[in-house]
Amino acid sequence: MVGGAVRDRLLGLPVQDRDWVVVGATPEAMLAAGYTAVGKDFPVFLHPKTHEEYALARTERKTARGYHGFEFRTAPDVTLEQDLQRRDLTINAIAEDETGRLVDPYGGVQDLQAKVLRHVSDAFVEDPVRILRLARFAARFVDFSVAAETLMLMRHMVEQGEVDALVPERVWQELSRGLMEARPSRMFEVLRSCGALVRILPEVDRLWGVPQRAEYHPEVDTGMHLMMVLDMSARLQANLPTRFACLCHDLGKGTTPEELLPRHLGHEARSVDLLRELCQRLRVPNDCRELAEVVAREHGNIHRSGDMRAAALVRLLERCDGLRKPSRFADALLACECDARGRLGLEHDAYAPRPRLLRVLQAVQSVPTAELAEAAVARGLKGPQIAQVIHQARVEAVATLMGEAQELGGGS
Ligand SMILES: Nc1ncnc2c1ncn2[C@@H]1O[C@H](COP(=O)(O)OP(=O)(O)OP(=O)(O)O)[C@@H](O)[C@H]1O
Repeated sequence: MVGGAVRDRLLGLPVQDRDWVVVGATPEAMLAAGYTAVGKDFPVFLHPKTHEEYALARTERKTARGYHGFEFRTAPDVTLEQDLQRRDLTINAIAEDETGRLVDPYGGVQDLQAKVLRHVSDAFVEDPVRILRLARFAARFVDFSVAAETLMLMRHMVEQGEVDALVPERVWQELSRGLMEARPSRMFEVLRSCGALVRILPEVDRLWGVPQRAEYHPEVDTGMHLMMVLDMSARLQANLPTRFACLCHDLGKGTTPEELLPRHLGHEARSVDLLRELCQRLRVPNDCRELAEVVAREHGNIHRSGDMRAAALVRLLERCDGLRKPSRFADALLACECDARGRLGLEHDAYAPRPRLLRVLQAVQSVPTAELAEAAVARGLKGPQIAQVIHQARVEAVATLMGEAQELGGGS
């Protein structure tokens, strides 16, 4: 048994997937023993009963940058030590045999005890995605530090342009997994400290050093605010689209013209443009992109919605497409809560717009649109007029909820 399962068991954590490495076998022998091959060229086989993954011990040889073209040399004479040497981190390069004896030639147990993320060998440079993996593990094992020599090696790899060669799918896979860890900010700290962030996400890297208005943002620096927002999203157990929306909500602050600082007039629209580019570049899934667009565009309005009258609230809901996508709207509100509470000293403040706008949504949902439309058709009204009747009924429902009915003429 090898990798995450051994590591997690030693850490006293629940073991998710067990991976096995097989020494001294050939693909033919595995097939003959009833295992099924996974993929075409990949030396991994599924156990006939448990369906766990058994990988033939392998060494890798790099043929192209960015991992599109590794050769796996698997031969019966490839040893367990050779296989472990090409794993990413020492804590992921511990194996355990059938009797429970640990095989740990690279000091993984010691690094687990010392809480250090350290590369196994010089082979680390063969696959630049290992930099992102390390950053992701830093976000999970929050009290682990990065070994100085590993950080140096990662800096060297970045300077050599290794990270630029990564294919977008692999970058997104690691980033998205890192966003879902306990403290996503640590992934970004590690990526910044080795210089990888500016290569992968220049629009995020740019936010450090950008001032904000101190009366709203005691943490002042935009990058620091962003990190607090992301960690708040983890604390509130937000899903991936919500965490991604948090990551992108203020991108436009990185391109605010100097003369406007520390205010960021118009940053919402600039954020939307930047995040679209980012999503295209990294092939970000649509659900993440769509929510991020709503949050980037509307977060200021949602924060200020406490001052809005019924008609403005309904328009806000319509712009967010909240009726057609109520759960996405709820996610947008959660992202806004993370934004509001991702500020120094305000972490424990209640965020009133979220429950209020959820009630607004409910009130609007309760409007019987089909019946209204039918009645309007019977009165001979046409398309835009029918839409106006429905809109008005929604405004009235919200006005009643907000106690504005009187001002609107008794809610009639
Ligand atoms: N790109 C890589 N370079 C080197 N070793 C890798 C790489 N990807 C995976 N590994 C090795 O394979 C093992 C299993 O990989 P996997 O992606 O399942 O992560 P894991 O360590 O099990 O953590 P997780 O809990 O996130 O699944 C790792 O522990 C590591 O030993």
